[in-house]
Amino acid sequence: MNNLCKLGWENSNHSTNLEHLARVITVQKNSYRISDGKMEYLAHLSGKFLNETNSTMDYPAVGDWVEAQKLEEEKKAVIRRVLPRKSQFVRQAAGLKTEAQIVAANMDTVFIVNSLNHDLNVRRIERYVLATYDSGATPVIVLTKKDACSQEEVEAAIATVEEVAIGIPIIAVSSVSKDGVAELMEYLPAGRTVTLLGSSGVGKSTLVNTLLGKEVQDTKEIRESDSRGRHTTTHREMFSLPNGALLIDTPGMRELQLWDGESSIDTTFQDVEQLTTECRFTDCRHDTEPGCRVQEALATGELSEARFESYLKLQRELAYEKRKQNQKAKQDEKSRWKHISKFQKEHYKYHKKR
Ligand SMILES: Nc1nc2c(ncn2[C@@H]2O[C@H](COP(=O)(O)OP(=O)(O)OP(=O)(O)O)[C@@H](O)[C@H]2O)c(=O)[nH]1
Ligand SMILES: [Zn+2]
Repeated sequence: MNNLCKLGWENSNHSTNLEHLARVITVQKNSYRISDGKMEYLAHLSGKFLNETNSTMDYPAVGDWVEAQKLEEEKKAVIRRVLPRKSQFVRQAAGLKTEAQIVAANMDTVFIVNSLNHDLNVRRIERYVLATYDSGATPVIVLTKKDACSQEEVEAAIATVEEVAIGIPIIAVSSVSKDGVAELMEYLPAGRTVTLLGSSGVGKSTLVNTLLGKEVQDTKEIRESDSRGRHTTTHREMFSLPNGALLIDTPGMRELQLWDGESSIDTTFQDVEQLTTECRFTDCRHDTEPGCRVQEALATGELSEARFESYLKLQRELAYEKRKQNQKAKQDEKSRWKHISKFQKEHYKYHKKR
C-alpha cells in the first residue's frame, strides 16, 4: 500500500484489497509499461481482455489503474482488466474514423498549457476548458515563457484569459527564471495526478523537466519561421515528482477535436448561461426575441460577439459529433447482426448436409 501511495492511490476511489495492481506509465502500440510502485513491468493485454473489449475507450490509457499478473519472465506482466476511471480526457482521434481516444486517465487536475509569447488563443482555451470539465478533472491554466514577456504583457494576457476562464486559476511561469514554479507546485502535492495538455512548442516538456529537476523529456527549439512547435514529444508518459506527485506529459495537439461535452457547456460558459436565464422568454433563442438579455449584453459589449459565437459553435460541433457517433453505433450494430446471421446460415447449411 505504501508503494501504491507513490502512484497516487490515496486519491483514487477504489478499494485496496485487490492484488496485483499497477498503474500505466506509457502506452506504445500494443505494449504497456506499468508500475506497481516497486518495479516497472513491460505488459501486454490478456486474450480474455482482447476478446471482451470492443471500444477503444476500454483499452488501458496512461494513468489507468490495471489488474495485472506478473509473468515468469522477469519484468514482464499481462494486463487482465482496467479499473473504472475517476476521470478521463477524451478527444476524437486524429484521422477520419469516428473513434474516441483517451489522452490521459485518473488525473485530478489538467494543466492547460499555453505560451505567453506565441499565439495565445482564447478560443482554443475555451475548447480545452470544456474538455477538461467533461473529463471530471479540475482545470488550471498555465501560461508559459513568462521570461520572454514584459510585466505589462503578462498582466494583459492574464486579463484576456480571465474573461474566458471564469473562476479558473491562471498561473504564469517561466522554466528559465523559475518564476511561478512554486505557485504551480501548490497544485502538485503528494498523491495528486496532473496532466499537461496543449499545442506543440508551448513548453510542456520543458516544464516537466523543470518540475522534476532533471532532464527526462527531450525538448526542441520551435521553428522561427512560423513559431510552431516541432512535435518533439511523441508519446504520453507519467512521471513521479520527488514529493510523490504524478505528472503526465502528452504530445502537443494540433487541434483538440471534441468527443463529448454537451453537459459541460454551462460550466465553461457560466457568463452566457447566466444571461440566458435572464431572458424574458424561457425558450428564447437569443436571436430577435424581445427582452433577450443576451442580445442586450451583446449590444452593450458586456458579452463579446466572439465569446457568444464560440458558445454557439461548440454547441453545434458537439451536436454534430453526437450524430456522427450515433450513426457509427448503428452501423456497428448492423454489421454485428450481419455477421451473426451469416454465421447462423452457415451453421444451418452444415447441419442440413449431415
Ligand atoms: N524563453 C523560454 N523558452 C521556453 C520556456 N519553456 C520552454 N521554452 C522553449 O520552448 C521550446 C519548446 O519547448 P518544449 O518543452 O519542447 O514544448 P512542448 O510543449 O513539450 O512541445 P511538444 O513536445 O512538441 O508538444 C523549446 O525551445 C524550449 O526551450 C520558458 O519558460 N521560457
Ligand atoms: Zn435571449
